[in-house]
Amino acid sequence: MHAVTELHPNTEVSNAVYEYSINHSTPVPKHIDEHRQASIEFCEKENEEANMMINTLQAQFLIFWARAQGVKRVLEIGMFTGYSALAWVEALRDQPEGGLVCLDLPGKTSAFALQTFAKYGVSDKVQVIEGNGQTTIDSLAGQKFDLVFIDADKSGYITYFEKVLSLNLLSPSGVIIADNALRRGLVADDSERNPASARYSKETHQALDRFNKFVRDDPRVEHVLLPAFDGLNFIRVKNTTPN
Ligand SMILES: C[S@@+](CC[C@H](N)C(=O)[O-])C[C@H]1O[C@@H](n2cnc3c(N)ncnc32)[C@H](O)[C@@H]1O
Repeated sequence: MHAVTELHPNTEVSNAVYEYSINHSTPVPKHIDEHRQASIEFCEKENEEANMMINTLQAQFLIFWARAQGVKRVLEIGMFTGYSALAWVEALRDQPEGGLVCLDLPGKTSAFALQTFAKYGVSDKVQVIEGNGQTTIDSLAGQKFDLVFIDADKSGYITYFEKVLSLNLLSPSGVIIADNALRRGLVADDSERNPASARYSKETHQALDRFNKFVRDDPRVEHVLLPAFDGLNFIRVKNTTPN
């Protein structure tokens, strides 16, 4: 067992740390905050779950990280209302050839995201492919992405991972980031000790656990599963070129 110090002793301190971190990091542009609020109102009206969106600090982190990596092309699997998509567009702002492809199911949330991209004048930066991502991803064969963000149906993560590799969608420095890989800690501890075990269905975290193990056992890749946000599994194809 690897012992870790308890960094934040309770939820109040955790929340204070989260707010402090947001306020001491490069802020997201105003329109992204505005869209977060609009998404929350949309979700209330349409009975959707606003907590599907990545949080503000995660948006700040992903923008920073994508820029530091010089990411030009992003594939997002799971767009929802377009909140994280706007973050990717922001990350690509200084990349004239940059672009974002989003896969999601057709419906009200996708329509809302498309309206949002038009409202903020970024429609030319985002290609939305509607349909089941597990099959629409095939249409991307021949394209390369520096970053693939997997944030759609959790039972599909293995398929998305397999397809990204088999279709050869990653650029040489390309990275997959799989979101929610720790699912409220349930993949590590789904006993009664974890209050989330009473709120969430077992199927989802069991699917994510299968995904994490599948990646761990795949000799083609190296990866790190970070206990940040709801768990980010960073994955890259191993460099097989001899030194
Ligand atoms: C967690 S939300 C994405 C949140 C978004 N990345 C954000 O942070 O703003 C998951 C999305 O995956 C989509 N999704 C679920 N199953 C899918 C499938 N089979 N193909 C494509 N998209 C799917 C849902 O419609 C939903 O919009």
